[in-house]
Amino acid sequence: MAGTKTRVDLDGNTIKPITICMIGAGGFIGSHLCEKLMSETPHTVLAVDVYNDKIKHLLEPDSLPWAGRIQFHRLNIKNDSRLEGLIKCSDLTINLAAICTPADYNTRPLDTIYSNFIDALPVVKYCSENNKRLIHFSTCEVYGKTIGSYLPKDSPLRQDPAYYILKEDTSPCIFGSVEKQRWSYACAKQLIERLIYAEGAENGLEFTIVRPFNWIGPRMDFIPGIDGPSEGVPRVLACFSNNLLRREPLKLVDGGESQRTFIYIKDAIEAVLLMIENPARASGHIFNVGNPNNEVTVRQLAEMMTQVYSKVSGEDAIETPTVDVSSKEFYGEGYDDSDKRIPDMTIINKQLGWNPKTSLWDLLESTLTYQHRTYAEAIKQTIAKPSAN
Ligand SMILES: NC(=O)c1ccc[n+]([C@@H]2O[C@H](COP(=O)([O-])OP(=O)(O)OC[C@H]3O[C@@H](n4cnc5c(N)ncnc54)[C@H](O)[C@@H]3O)[C@@H](O)[C@H]2O)c1
Ligand SMILES: O=C(O)[C@H]1O[C@H](OP(=O)(O)OP(=O)(O)OC[C@H]2O[C@@H](n3ccc(=O)[nH]c3=O)[C@H](O)[C@@H]2O)[C@H](O)[C@@H](O)[C@@H]1O
Repeated sequence: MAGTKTRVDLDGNTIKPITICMIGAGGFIGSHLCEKLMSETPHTVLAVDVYNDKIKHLLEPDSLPWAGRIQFHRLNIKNDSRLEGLIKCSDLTINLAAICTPADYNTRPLDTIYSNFIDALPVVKYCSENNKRLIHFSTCEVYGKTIGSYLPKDSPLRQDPAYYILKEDTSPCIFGSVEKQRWSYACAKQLIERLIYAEGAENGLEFTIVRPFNWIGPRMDFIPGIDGPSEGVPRVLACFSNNLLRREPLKLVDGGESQRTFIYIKDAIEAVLLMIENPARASGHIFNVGNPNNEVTVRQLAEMMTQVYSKVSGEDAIETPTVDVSSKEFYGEGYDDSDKRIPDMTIINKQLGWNPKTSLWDLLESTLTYQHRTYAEAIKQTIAKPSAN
């Protein structure tokens, strides 16, 4: 059983059970991390969030094998004095709380900056003052655009990895102008990274910074009109899932030419667990966590999701599976985009010996099977409703 098995770290030392204050535990990544910690480790989690729908299955009933090792604390870190106490009584704090959907960056830039910078400040301060370890979730968006994107379209240098591979310790952070409010998120995340790094350098804060590269899987975001607002715009996996479930064309923003590398959430969580349980190898580092082998354009992602969804749902694809839409129409004024995101894996390989495993096809197959099972019936009912009236 998870709670009794002796676990050893990468250097062969016995891992002692610890208490983790996980802020943002009720979100997509938090829910998978809580699941992993409950089922495979003896650690205790103080799960902090304003919502707990995605971890309800871990909290109830009391007969669950990990009962007593996870406690939910409903609190908003913006304004709750209980936060410091929770950090003080934990060995490690993991901060996942953020506004992190691109549709918000240019339409709610103040909320985005406050959430990703100002609200994270007390967390860093409490960890530093109380000598507590911190794992902070940043983003691959801190790299912004690639150097190659500024070269002429036909430049052969665009094929040279030196112009596009993103390395933690050498790549620059290239954002658009201030009018392009898309970068409010990346800029706030960059500043909190710099603050954490400086707390490490000047005050000895023991930290690890994680830069996720498009982690996707079940429970990501919401399906508009089902478990989120009808007018809400989630990240691309949920947008395309929603379109497929409703048998609507998938919307390709500005032609779907941007490139991304997608990683299966379960592979990425393995990397986070290694960071948690190997502090000597993880502390003081910034880690890219992504899958460089799963690169596609957004158009290719749409095509693959359409094929996979046909397979898992047993329904033929619609006649016109995609439609082009301008970024201004889709996201509004001030949107801009990262052109290409391939993580360099040298540091995480060296420190933690970690590599992702799951191909894009396989991760989409398991994720879209989940989406179909979870939402298809509810969508059918909402579509049927207006005609019944
Ligand atoms: N999913 C990805 O691929 C990805 C990529 C890059 C960076 N990240 C970063 O990882 C972190 C988690 O991402 P996610 O995909 O799980 O997002 P998510 O939105 O699913 O989870 C964030 C959680 O934080 C909570 N939260 C936000 N503000 C809060 C507050 N003031 N008080 C208490 N709780 C609050 C939310 O309720 C939510 O449950 C974020 O910091 C995000 O920027 C994620
Ligand atoms: O996941 C990450 O690593 C980071 O990147 C995401 O940013 P982005 O990849 O741009 O967000 P998505 O909403 O997933 O969009 C991916 C691409 O698909 C496009 N898109 C999105 C939705 C849609 O319906 N159609 C469409 O073409 C977007 O324009 C963008 O080019 C978010 O900023 C964060 O969650 C996170 O920090």
